Amino acid sequence: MSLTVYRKAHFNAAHRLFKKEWSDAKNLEIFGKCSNPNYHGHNYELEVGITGDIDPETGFLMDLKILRQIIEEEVETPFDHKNLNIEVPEFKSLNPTVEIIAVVIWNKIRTRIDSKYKISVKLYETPRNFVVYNGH
Ligand SMILES: Nc1nc2c(c(=O)[nH]1)N=C([C@H](O)[C@H](O)COP(=O)(O)OP(=O)(O)OP(=O)(O)O)CN2
Ligand SMILES: [Zn+2]
Repeated sequence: MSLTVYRKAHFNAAHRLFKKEWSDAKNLEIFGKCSNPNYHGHNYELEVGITGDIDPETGFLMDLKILRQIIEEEVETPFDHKNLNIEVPEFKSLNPTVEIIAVVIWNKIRTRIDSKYKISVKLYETPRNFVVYNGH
């Protein structure tokens, strides 16, 4: 019997949508106010889903305490109250759109979860803007 368990988390972070090979004018044209050179912030809301089978012995798919700890170590500690462009190494070379942040989070969590499970990441950048990434 396959099903999915979820853990929610959140972090606050500053960012700027920006491509360094473009001029400020082109960045402004494409990314609008999100390219403000002085940065701006979001309250990101994250949902991580783990899909697999129930262990008949424990009744757990996986222990949600362990998932909570992985999210804390891989996402909350490195991203919360940070400037993503400046302080988070992954975004020195990647534009921190909500799509790309979700892919980065998925890749970080993938390395910590047994390959027998599927992973999904839902990331809200604002209450109305969000993305879902399942690894393909
Ligand atoms: N495909 C994407 N489009 C946009 C992204 C993104 O990451 N991927 N990001 C932004 C901005 O960073 C930000 O998310 C938009 O902020 P804002 O306009 O304030 O947010 P809302 O649309 O939710 O606000 P409204 O009140 O609904 O206008 C832009 N685009
Ligand atoms: Zn933004």
